[in-house]
Amino acid sequence: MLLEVRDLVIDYRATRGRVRAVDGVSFDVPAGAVVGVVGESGCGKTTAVRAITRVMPSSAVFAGGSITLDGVNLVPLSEREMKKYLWRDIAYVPQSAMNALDPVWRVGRQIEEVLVDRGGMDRKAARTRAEELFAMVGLEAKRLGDYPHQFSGGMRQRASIALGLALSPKLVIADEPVTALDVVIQRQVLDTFAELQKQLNLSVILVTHDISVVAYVCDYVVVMYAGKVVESGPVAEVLDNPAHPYIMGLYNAFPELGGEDRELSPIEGSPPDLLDPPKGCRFRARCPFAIEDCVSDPPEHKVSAGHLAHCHRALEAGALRETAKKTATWVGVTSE
Ligand SMILES: Nc1ncnc2c1ncn2[C@@H]1O[C@H](COP(=O)(O)OP(=O)(O)OP(=O)(O)O)[C@@H](O)[C@H]1O
Repeated sequence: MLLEVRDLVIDYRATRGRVRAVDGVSFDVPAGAVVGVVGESGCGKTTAVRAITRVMPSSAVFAGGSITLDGVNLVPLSEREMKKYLWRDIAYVPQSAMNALDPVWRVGRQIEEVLVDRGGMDRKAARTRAEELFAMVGLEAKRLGDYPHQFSGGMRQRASIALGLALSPKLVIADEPVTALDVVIQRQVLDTFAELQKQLNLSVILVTHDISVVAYVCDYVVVMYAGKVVESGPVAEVLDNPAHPYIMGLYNAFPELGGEDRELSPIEGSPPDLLDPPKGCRFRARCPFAIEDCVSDPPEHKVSAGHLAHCHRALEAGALRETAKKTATWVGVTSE
């Protein structure tokens, strides 16, 4: 296993108190696999994956768990030791391409800086490598001389992927890589990304709120809700046979990328405030299938090999799925 995240707990010290943004999260990233981390905004996805890179705000605190890359637990490492892993072993492609690219520098120059400063290359080799990286992501070499604002959104995203791949990392963490783009461009960028992933045998963690992006490119999925993993496993298994109502609801809420039109319905309400999360199942206030038992912590249910779900009603999932397909099921549910 390339990466093993176990019982990870991350708090933020906020003025209102301590916010437990990641609360006992475990998942694996096999070598050469694409793992999607999916959930609505505020469920702790970004916090969980940034913990792997250690690029975190100073208010963030590791409150428990381990992050093991190739047998090394990264959590106890100092920031200096951790720097050795960034770019070379782990690359982070941030939420907005504008965050990855500095607006005042030419794009090519930014890629070359990483190659020279972090990769120890000379200028000439760095230039050649930057051209190679641009070709890999489908950009013309002459555009290396442009500033980020001269690029379209899709091109900027391609450039920030090129930057992430500069030093041939084993693990790429891409945070909402296509969210800001329109659907046609999303598909094009995802297609390029998926081709590169196969060609380079990259391991990828792809963070998204969009379950259709997971269906399109991921091998495994980790579904987060309010700081916890509610369901995880191989994509085909989890998306075809979800055992947690949250995934059943997410499926209704997003159109399929390139799929047929179908009636969509959002999950009403929003995730709970993590300063004071509800006891028991955190999804219960928005769940059409909530029962009295849901006020206690949901048990872990093994649906099939590698497919886990945390729901009191996981054994009835087949029947719940049928009801969940009717969009009316999701109307007027919110109880808090
Ligand atoms: N710097 C911070 N200080 C305090 N709380 C924070 C901070 N950053 C995030 N949080 C809180 O931690 C929780 C998880 O946020 P996080 O950004 O990890 O979620 P997310 O699922 O990635 O959402 P998004 O897609 O919007 O980034 C939220 O409740 C958020 O308000």
